[in-house]
Amino acid sequence: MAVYTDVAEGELGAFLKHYPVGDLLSYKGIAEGTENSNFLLHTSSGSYILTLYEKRVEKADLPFFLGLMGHLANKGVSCPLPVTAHDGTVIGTLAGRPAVIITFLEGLSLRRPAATHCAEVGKALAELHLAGADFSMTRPNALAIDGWRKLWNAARDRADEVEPGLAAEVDADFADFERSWPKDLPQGIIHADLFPDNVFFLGEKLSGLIDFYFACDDLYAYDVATCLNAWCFEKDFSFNLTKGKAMLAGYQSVRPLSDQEKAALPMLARGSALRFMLTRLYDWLTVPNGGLVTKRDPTEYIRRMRFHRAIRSPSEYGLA
Ligand SMILES: Nc1ncnc2c1ncn2[C@@H]1O[C@H](COP(=O)(O)OP(=O)(O)O)[C@@H](O)[C@H]1O
Ligand SMILES: N[C@@H](CCOP(=O)(O)O)C(=O)O
Repeated sequence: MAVYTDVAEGELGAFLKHYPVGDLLSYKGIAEGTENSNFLLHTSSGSYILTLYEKRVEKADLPFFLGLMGHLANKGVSCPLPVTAHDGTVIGTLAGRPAVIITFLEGLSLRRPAATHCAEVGKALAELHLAGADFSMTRPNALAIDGWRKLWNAARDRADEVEPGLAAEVDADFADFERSWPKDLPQGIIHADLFPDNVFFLGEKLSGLIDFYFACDDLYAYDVATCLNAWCFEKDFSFNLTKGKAMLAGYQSVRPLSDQEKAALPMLARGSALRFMLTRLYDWLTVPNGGLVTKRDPTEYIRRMRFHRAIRSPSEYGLA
């Protein structure tokens, strides 16, 4: 569960008076999520999500994230819309944190996605890439190699507590990434965290995308690699080729990958696995146990890093 900051009913009621959302009927902390504190609000005009921004979100980046949601929604991507206050602002302050109200999206995230869902996600990811192409704001990826390095510097000394030998393994990976990370591939706005918990389905149909708080400018194929990691591995850490094929076919039905992007997939998937391993490892070692936060297991992504290191051809992901 991710509720880092508690909100008292009185202060929430007063906060909501600034927004055209009606009167507060009830609210509760949301169990899912990792990064921010989220609350489900029921008001006399409907349901909303209240987000209080926490550890990894810089307040200066909020106009980018919120502007992006508005831009994508205008282009037909189903995603939440920030609610504008009576004074024309979108970002308020509640319980000492930057706070925003966004519209509620109907749908359920999937615990066990099938290949058909992976195809839908691939297609939606490519649509997001095309829809973001004319967004006017930019944001460099704070979790690109330099950002990974900062996390690693903070966690390296205790890494072997989590997995013996991890420090040496990741040091060697960094040397590879710093030497050979692809640079000249198509890039633009990416979601950067399109995991199953951030995609809603109604029945078999994808109904919406949420959680744009890692979105940034980076390689489109890196976003594809992140989705392969997040959607196409089974609980036993085996890669499901049928899901990989479905995801890549779905993506390419909207935006075909170039030969250079295809060739870079193993390196990008390895880097993406390292990125998620590192945020998980950092949190594993620094966020206190208990309370209202469920920490994610870094070892799941160590397994993926090893899988990608052994890949010899991008066809092993299901590319024709
Ligand atoms: N717009 C929305 N509509 C419906 N539910 C939402 C919406 N935004 C967030 N949620 C719910 O809140 C949870 C946490 O949101 P998320 O943005 O993933 O948080 P975090 O950034 O902390 O990971 C989601 O898993 C979902 O259950
Ligand atoms: N997807 C990341 C954690 C970020 O959490 P989210 O709830 O914002 O998706 C991971 O799995 O490590």
